[in-house]
Amino acid sequence: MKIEKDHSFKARLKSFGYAYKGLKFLFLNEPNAKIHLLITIIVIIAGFYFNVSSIEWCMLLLAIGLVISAEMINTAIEKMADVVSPEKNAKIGLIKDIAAGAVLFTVVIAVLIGLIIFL
Ligand SMILES: Nc1ncnc2c1ncn2[C@@H]1O[C@H](COP(=O)(O)OP(=O)(O)OP(=O)(O)O)[C@@H](O)[C@H]1O
Repeated sequence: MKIEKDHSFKARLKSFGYAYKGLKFLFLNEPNAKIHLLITIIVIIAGFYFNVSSIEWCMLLLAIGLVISAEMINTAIEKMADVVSPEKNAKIGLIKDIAAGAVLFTVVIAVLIGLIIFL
């Protein structure tokens, strides 16, 4: 089966808009994402203040990207789980716990990177 896809520039621009909508939703509605955004701003200010090197900037930006991407995927999984099974379900609970664990893992790595660079 062949699925027709719109390859036009306008269609690509539209998908960009949908992705922006997702980002906006995250930072306006998810408390954890707001905290991550605040920490990101603090890290960027600290990066300028301590005049970190290019390679250190790359590591910090990678860590920030990792945490925020994980947060977004976690939120998407949570929203999907709530649609698939709005009632209590042990498996859904475990799926949400694993997705949240992924975010925690990225946060621990980001904190370690921050400590290595700033301390
Ligand atoms: N439908 C469900 N069935 C069973 N357990 C659930 C269910 N929904 C949530 N839980 C349990 O509650 C926890 C929190 O789920 P919830 O969807 O409320 O996330 P949250 O507290 O909003 O997370 P975050 O703060 O990361 O946005 C889950 O990790 C899971 O352990």
